[in-house]
Amino acid sequence: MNLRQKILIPLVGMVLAIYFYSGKEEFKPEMLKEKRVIVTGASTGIGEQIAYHLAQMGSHLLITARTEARLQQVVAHCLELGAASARYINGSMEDMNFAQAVVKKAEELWGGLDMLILNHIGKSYFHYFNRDIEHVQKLLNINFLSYATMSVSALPMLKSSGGSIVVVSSLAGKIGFPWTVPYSSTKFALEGFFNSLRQEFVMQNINVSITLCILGLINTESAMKAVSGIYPIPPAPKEECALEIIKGGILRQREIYYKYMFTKIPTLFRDWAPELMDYFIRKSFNVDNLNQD
Ligand SMILES: NC(=O)C1=CN([C@@H]2O[C@H](COP(=O)(O)OP(=O)(O)OC[C@H]3O[C@@H](n4cnc5c(N)ncnc54)[C@H](OP(=O)(O)O)[C@@H]3O)[C@@H](O)[C@H]2O)C=CC1
Ligand SMILES: C[C@]12CC(=O)[C@H]3[C@@H](CCC4=CC(=O)CC[C@@]43C)[C@@H]1CC[C@@H]2C(=O)CO
Repeated sequence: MNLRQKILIPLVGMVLAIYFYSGKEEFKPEMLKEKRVIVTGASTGIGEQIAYHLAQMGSHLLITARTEARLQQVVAHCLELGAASARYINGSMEDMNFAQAVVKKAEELWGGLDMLILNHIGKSYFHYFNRDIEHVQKLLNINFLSYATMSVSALPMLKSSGGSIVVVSSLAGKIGFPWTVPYSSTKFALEGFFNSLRQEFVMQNINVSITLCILGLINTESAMKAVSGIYPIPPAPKEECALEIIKGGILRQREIYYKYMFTKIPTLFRDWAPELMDYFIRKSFNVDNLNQD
């Protein structure tokens, strides 16, 4: 290595380090105090844990899902944990009128909104694609179109608060995973819609952040039930996952990867060696244990 390289390389490294790590705000739970937050898909799983973390941080919460009894229990626990307020509205995100009604409810309750956390997903299957296009259409409505609908409805309030849109996605929205054709389609759709929308926000000086959350396998009941015996990779904890999603949103990060090693690294491999990445993903599936019915 000649003298010029000996000087240049550390210099470039230092500049990059300063660029990427300067101005990185440290997360503090008080950042969420009194913040007005909608959390969808909050009757169970990651959404439920997001609601509990926000409650402990003193946010105002509006949570939604279909199952009213579960929402009532989650709201009660949020209030015990210290939420500034906690309310629910139940209904299906297959209905875009309901999706808009959730945002309207937040406007009625608070007169504004600081964070929209889009987390819900419709029921699907973890199996070979069964060629049911109607199911793909239904899942696109629940997992994608309702996210777009809520974001459009919430934008006036988010613009006036300088707020945030948090979109919960999956590694299956970056890389092709078998047995998730309908679900993966909806996650890739989120990537396209919100990455393009973020570009337009920047061009139009709209101060609303968009955070895409790229998740690996998480130990929620529904996921564990689906992968049991056929996908033996250890899952990450839903509680920590939920906290990372909140941190990413309030710090206005472009993307969060959780767990980083199992999501960001595969995404890099996707671009450098796609066939190799596909091979490793296929190898992690126990095809023999898949029930063939
Ligand atoms: N768990 C994992 O391994 C991974 C999860 N993710 C993502 O994390 C997010 C949460 O996943 P997870 O917590 O496992 O999901 P869960 O299945 O545990 O929870 C899904 C939530 O969505 C609600 N929901 C289901 N159908 C509808 C509907 N038609 N309308 C409105 N709400 C509905 C459910 O409540 P109800 O039935 O009462 O309506 C529930 O609150 C999803 O976006 C998922 O893609 C990403 C990668 C991995
Ligand atoms: C589809 C679902 C959630 C996922 O995104 C995972 C999938 C099992 C295989 C996976 C491994 C990963 O490292 C990335 C995530 C994922 C594609 C899960 C099976 C059921 C889960 C579900 O429906 C949502 O809870």
